[in-house]
Amino acid sequence: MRYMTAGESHGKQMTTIVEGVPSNMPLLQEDINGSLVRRQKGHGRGKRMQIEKDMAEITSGVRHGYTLGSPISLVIHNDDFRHWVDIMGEDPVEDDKQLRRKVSRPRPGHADLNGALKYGHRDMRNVLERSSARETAARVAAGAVAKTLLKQLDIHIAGYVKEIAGITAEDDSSLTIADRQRISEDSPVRTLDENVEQPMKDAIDQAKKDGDSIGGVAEVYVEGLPAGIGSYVHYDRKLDGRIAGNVMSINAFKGVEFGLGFEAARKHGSQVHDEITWSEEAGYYRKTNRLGGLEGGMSTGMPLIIKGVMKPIPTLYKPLQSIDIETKEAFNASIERSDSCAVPAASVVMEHVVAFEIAKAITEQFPHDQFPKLQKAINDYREEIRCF
Ligand SMILES: Cc1cc2nc3c(=O)[nH]c(=O)nc-3n(C[C@H](O)[C@H](O)[C@H](O)COP(=O)(O)O)c2cc1C
Ligand SMILES: C=C(O[C@@H]1CC(C(=O)O)=C[C@@H](OP(=O)(O)O)[C@H]1O)C(=O)O
Repeated sequence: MRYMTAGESHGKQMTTIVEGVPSNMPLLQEDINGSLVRRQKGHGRGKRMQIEKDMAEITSGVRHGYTLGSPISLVIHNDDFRHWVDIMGEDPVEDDKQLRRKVSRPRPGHADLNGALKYGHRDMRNVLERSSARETAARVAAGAVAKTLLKQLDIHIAGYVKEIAGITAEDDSSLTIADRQRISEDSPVRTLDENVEQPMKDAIDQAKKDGDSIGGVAEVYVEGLPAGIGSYVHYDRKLDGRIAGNVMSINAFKGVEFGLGFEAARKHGSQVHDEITWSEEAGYYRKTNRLGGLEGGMSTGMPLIIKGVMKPIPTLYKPLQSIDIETKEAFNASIERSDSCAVPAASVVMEHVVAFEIAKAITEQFPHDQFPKLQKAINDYREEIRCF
């Protein structure tokens, strides 16, 4: 499976093409739209999210509720485009009009300056339109197709907020996947502990009041993945490496951890590794899951527990100093609108990005053109490793 996205933040639409989904898999538009609605929620979002009502239209690859095996294309319209028609339209504009609208002031922490240097864009709108996390709507649409596939293989996934600006959700080790999914679907901040939700919201409100922004940590939990998905044989097939690369590719993500993560560096081996045990009913399993469900580049059969670190949003109402690329003079960046914290939305993005990579690894390991055959292969494999 693979996907590609296209679209500018204030252009007409975002487009996603997903390829490699087996045929005869039930897939409905509402499977995708539920995910898109979740991505738009969350305390700390700016005015843009009040304008958009993200919905994906399936324009190919599905007929009468079943996948065809051909590329699935998904279109999400940008409602904000109507306010940007003359700025974002394809028609050429007169030079002086264009000049007045040029974005020449790069924001520290965003892609503006590096993108301008790389592509030779003296108008940095040509950079910010595509570097915007609006693109994550298209990625969530692709991930929702993958989540639908995983669900029908009895593999379930939930993403939620773990930490905002140093305020951490309490221990959640006893929560079931159903609890985690309910939390990630219902709550506007989506933490695992309601006692810390309000302080997190207060921190977001305070940052907004101060003209500042804050980041945090999102966590993704995957249950039902059989042991042995991924590979120890080739570096580029290691599941942890693949997931980490994909999480790091989300806008503003600056770190990834599995299980204990960086904490493992400060502990002894006996406090880190998960002892192996066996029962007739379950086969091999671990009593602990400190490594977060991954060993040797492969799943262990225990839940995957993945954390992603999101830096604070770079666009600030409180100006940071930068240089105007036309005048070369210093200025204090001022802006019209921005999110002050997008960790809740980013937890939904991370969930979908991880879902896609897992679905991709599974379909590579069990290559079947028809979904019922994939289902059977996974179930046979589950039985095989249970009896191993
Ligand atoms: C869901 C989401 C919403 C975001 N909203 C904003 C925003 O409103 N303003 C902003 O400057 N950056 C926002 N960002 C972050 C930027 O897109 C990101 O920092 C930028 O693309 C530069 O990439 P980098 O931070 O990975 O280096 C958002 C990120 C995500 C995941
Ligand atoms: C549009 C989305 O997020 C945007 C991501 C973003 C950025 O710079 O990354 C900047 C903001 O865009 P605008 O300048 O239009 O307000 C966010 O709203 C979205 O998540 O759908």
